[in-house]
Amino acid sequence: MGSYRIAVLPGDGIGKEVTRGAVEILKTIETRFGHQFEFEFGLIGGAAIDQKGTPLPDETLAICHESDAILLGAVGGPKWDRNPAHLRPEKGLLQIRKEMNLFANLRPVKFYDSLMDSSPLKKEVIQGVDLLIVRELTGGLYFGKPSGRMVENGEEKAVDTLLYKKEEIKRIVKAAFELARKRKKKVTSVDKANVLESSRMWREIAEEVAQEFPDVTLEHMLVDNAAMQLIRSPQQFDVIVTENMFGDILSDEASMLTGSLGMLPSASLSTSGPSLYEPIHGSAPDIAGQNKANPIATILSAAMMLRLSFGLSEEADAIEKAVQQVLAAGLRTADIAQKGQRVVSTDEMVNEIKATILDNEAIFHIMTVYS
Ligand SMILES: NC(=O)C1=CN([C@@H]2O[C@H](COP(=O)(O)OP(=O)(O)OC[C@H]3O[C@@H](n4cnc5c(N)ncnc54)[C@H](O)[C@@H]3O)[C@@H](O)[C@H]2O)C=CC1
Ligand SMILES: CC(C)CC(=O)C(=O)O
Ligand SMILES: [Mg+2]
Repeated sequence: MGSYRIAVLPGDGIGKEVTRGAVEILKTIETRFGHQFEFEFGLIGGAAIDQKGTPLPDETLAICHESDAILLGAVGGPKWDRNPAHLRPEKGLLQIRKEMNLFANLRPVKFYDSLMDSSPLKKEVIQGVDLLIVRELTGGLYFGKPSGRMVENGEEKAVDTLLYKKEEIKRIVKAAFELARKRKKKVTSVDKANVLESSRMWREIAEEVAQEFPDVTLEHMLVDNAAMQLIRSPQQFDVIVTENMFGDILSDEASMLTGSLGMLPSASLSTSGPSLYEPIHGSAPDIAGQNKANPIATILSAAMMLRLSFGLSEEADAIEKAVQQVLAAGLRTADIAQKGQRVVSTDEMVNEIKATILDNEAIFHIMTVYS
């Protein structure tokens, strides 16, 4: 029986709805397995700007530093779209990633048999897809300096910088190789080495790191080709490792292999403190506040937290199995529903996953009594 402190940062839009659902599921796990989860809530993003005048208040950062793991919803929305750069909700997210050294973002993409018809792709293309995108999260184009607007010789200009230090590339590529070693032993390093100097350095370092992992195959792929290959033959991939923005874009694309953006969880890992878990999607202003969002990406992120931060594999399995069971039973939020299928709300999906976890417990007890 363990005791764990979990910082919860709901953020904006559907972030609030899906984190509420994931906390419900964690409470169910707490009850079923006899652990103690202490939830501490913090503001981030637009909600923090409105209440505290900054997208990442010091109190939030303090809660996170004192926690064993962090669960985050999503940030952003049209209300803040015209704010200056330092008062954008997304700035808070980038800041927390940097401040907490969350450099390794793991985005698993798993095919669910029962969602075969929810993907726009053909069955033979998506069947059995099981890949992992390892996205560098604290460097690259989202963090490089200079970044900003200027007027030079009467001309308006804007600049962003794609900058990586050798050590930043080395540690993320190494993480990808370590992960591939436990999977199908293949790393695809995705870059734009035909054009970008940062990509040419990335490639050299990937080759260097590969020397330490003779049991893992390394291949390089240009990002434009990778975007196409993900749709053409996704089964070829095991672990994809890539720069911050490439990983951001490719993972949204890859989510459609599972049927919806609302299905993909993620873990942002640090080697020096608590890790952060969040769905890969954003705050979805178009459906926010309507109890329509798919909570599964966030619930699966909570499962990743249990496994990776707390070492609670059985508990993580219980969540993942329950998700699989409710999908197999035909439960669908709007994003994964087919024509004619009954659509459930966010809360109904959460309640059903919860009931399935507890139901499985009843079955588990019966099995232990009679075995
Ligand atoms: N990690 C984060 O906090 C992220 C924040 N954002 C922010 O979110 C805001 C909206 O950005 P968008 O480009 O619209 O991306 P988005 O990911 O919020 O939504 C894209 C589309 O997917 C749908 N969708 C997303 N999550 C869903 C879910 N769980 N269930 C059902 N449908 C879902 C939305 O309804 C929308 O049609 C922006 O302010 C953006 O900066 C975007 C991506 C990530
Ligand atoms: C602020 C953005 C970089 C968030 C995003 O799109 C993501 O992390 O996937
Ligand atoms: Mg994204």
